Amino acid sequence: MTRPIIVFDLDGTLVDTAPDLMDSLNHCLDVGGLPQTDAIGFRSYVGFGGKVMIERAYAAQQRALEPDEHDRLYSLFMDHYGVNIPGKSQPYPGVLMALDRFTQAGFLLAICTNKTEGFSHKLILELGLNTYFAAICGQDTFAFRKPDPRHLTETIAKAGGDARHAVMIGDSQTDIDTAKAAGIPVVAVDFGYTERHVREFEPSKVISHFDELTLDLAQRLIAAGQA
Ligand SMILES: O=C(O)COP(=O)(O)O
Ligand SMILES: [Mg+2]
Repeated sequence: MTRPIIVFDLDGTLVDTAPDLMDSLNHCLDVGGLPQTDAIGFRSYVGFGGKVMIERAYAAQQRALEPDEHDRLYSLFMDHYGVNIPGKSQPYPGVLMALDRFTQAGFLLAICTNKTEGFSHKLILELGLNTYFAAICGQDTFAFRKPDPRHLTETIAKAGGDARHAVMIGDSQTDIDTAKAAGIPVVAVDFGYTERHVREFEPSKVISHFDELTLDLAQRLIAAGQA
């Protein structure tokens, strides 16, 4: 029998990493002599990995980056963020129970994130969540990344799942666009990192707590996707 699969985004969905990502981004702004960002700015920079985040944070302060400077700042960011993992980052309320619920029901679980694969593994390991996931695929796992739907479909394949029996859970337009392009139902959490409310991107369902991610909801979305 095909095991259904739930694929989670990481930053802003499974784990609240904003305090640590912001610390590292602010370190990079500091180095360039720029003022620190706040939580609102951060939400408009995150979603496509650290390199894009730095570029956007600099651009927001009218500073274009030469490739060399951009590379140097990115490497500073990676060093600063990497040594600190897991830092202050915590799974969102209800995550552990949801992972247990779906594991016990026979679902496969996986992560599809635009964080690097190495940092994602480290974070999940440090938080004690590594045993739950059949695959953790980052921005550098394949030759493509979200919103390219192949990042999601290849994550599912790597986990041993089937895209026709899958649901994506995410916090951003990137996640919703990716899942839609792959023809996979998508549940959006409304507590993550997005400039505009996730409902505007028309996911299959919006939830405000992981307790709302029930077996019944996942099964219904998968069944509707197959209709
Ligand atoms: O780190 C980012 O920019 C985005 O990461 P995510 O895909 O896990 O949300
Ligand atoms: Mg996210």
